[in-house]
Amino acid sequence: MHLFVNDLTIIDFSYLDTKRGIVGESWIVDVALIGQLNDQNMVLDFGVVKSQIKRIIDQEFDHKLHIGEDSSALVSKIMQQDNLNILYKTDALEYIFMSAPPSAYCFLQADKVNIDEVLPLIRATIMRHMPENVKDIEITLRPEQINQAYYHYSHGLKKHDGNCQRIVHGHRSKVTVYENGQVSEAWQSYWEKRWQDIYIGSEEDVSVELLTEFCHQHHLNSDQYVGFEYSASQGEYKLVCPTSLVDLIDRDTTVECLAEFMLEVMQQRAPNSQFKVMAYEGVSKGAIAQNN
Ligand SMILES: Nc1nc2c(c(=O)[nH]1)N=C([C@H](O)[C@H](O)COP(=O)(O)OP(=O)(O)OP(=O)(O)O)CN2
Repeated sequence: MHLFVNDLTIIDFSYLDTKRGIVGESWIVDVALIGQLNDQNMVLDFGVVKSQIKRIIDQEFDHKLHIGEDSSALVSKIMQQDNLNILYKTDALEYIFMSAPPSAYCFLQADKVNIDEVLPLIRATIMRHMPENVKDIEITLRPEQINQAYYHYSHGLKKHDGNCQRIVHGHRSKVTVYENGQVSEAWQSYWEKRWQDIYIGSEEDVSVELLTEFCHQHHLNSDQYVGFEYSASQGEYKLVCPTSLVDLIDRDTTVECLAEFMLEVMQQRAPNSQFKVMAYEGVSKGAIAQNN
């Protein structure tokens, strides 16, 4: 017997890629359990599927930075006090450094991060928690079908008391912009280009001290990098990455703030237009900002 639950959850995460740098991604998760009926004549109670399996996926894969551990791009991975520090080198010979509690990472025994590499790990992780009558589990990971502009962004919300505080987690998000009541393909593609594979950082988290120390240690030009640092309830977070991967904004990076930021940018450039922007955060949720 097969039992299925589609749209069980969404994995919102980021991964490191030698070509693209820091990539925010959102995958929708469908599951099918294969097994015999239990005493309740069920393969597994839908309530358990929705709570337990979703919890496992959230704990192990969601809101994390995924890294292919077998890649030679991963230069180092070192525990320092409570934090795990990683150093990654892109094909452009640029460095990405992150320091965060170990729970902010997911390491794959693979060269790169993609659906084919993540699937077996999710399957094996869930199977360890399944009752005996469940013999196998099929997982589907799929990006949302989007027929319009979208971008991949990563960020961290230091004021969030949950996992969104992790300094590098991200989303694949569509964006809809109306200018004077009409969908504006031009503005949508402006944001698609501006925020393709971007780290959106807040000015108040910029740390010159961290940048200076990091660049000194690795003999790098500090003009070409930016450092971010903050403390949150789960620990201390640091990130240094090339400025080419970053859009620095003068506010927090909640989706509400991003929608307001987008509105302000468009208003400055087209002061006589009326705008409405629907900024998504991953799949099926987001914020709307509009002027009068
Ligand atoms: N009003 C807002 N709430 C939250 C925001 C935000 O910008 N505005 N942002 C976040 C985080 O950035 C987070 O990445 C959103 O993740 P989400 O998947 O929605 O959170 P959960 O994992 O808790 O939800 P699931 O349904 O389990 O995926 C949080 N809140």
